[in-house]
Amino acid sequence: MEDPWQEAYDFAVEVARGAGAVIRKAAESEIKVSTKSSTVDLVTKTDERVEKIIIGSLKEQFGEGTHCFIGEESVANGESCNLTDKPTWIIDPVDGTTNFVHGFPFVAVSIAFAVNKQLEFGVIYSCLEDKMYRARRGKGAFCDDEPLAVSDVADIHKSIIISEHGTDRSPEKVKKIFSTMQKILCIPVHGLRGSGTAATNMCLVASGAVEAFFEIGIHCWDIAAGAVIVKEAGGVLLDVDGGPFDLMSRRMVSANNETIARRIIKEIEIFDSERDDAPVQKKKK
Ligand SMILES: O=P(O)(O)OC[C@@]1(O)O[C@H](CO)C(O)[C@@H]1O
Ligand SMILES: [Mg+2]
Repeated sequence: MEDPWQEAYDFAVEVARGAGAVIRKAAESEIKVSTKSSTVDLVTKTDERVEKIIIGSLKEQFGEGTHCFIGEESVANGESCNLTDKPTWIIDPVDGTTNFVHGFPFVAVSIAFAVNKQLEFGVIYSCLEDKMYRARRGKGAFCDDEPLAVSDVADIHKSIIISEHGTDRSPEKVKKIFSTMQKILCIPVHGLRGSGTAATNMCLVASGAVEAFFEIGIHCWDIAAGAVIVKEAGGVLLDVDGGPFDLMSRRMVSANNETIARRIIKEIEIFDSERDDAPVQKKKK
């Protein structure tokens, strides 16, 4: 078949749009908040409900047996987080749960699809802004119907860089995060930013609004869709140590070009972050 995944791609766009409408509606009512890995790692009934809706729709469309699913809330509830060669959907139903809880206006539905461990497409619906970002491997990236292209800035001094603080507030990690940010700020760069959602941050790289987004501690569901969108918009993805990007490693630099990415990498203070696909019995809570 010439284009085996086009139907799945189109369907993912519609599922993401529907999920975003559910999130927008839920944002109008009172939101009950629980916590997961730490007291600042928030989750709501909407996260769980939206993930069920997304996975339910995909299973109905493509069958349960043939496709696999890695979803943020399913993994939080004990399901496996192993990427195999099978067609696999990687889903963050609400990327930016803290934003959602506080009414900070960046909340995204992130849906990616991988086959043979290769990302085939990514869809990110920034649902409060009503912007649909999407990309298919080899076929370009778009926001709504506009093609996306990364910024052409090659001089780090003329850049805006995004990073986030994460939900692990152990003092030694926070110290490294802030030390890295201080060093990057003092290069100097034009500015440091953060939208509170990795998915949206990657769309900002893809659309040329910022030059780079990097983080240690993200999960595969935060960045899988964004990885396709950044690449298809002409950007690069690297590990924080300068090696190849590894979706399950929980660390990444995404940038408009390799010069900017490698300049940032020089300043990053790396800290340990357990892989998403680490054996479950060894996982620390
Ligand atoms: O839990 P959520 O809302 O899906 O994740 C929100 C998030 O901002 O936290 C991560 C760690 O900082 C991210 O970068 C990620 O996108
Ligand atoms: Mg997330």
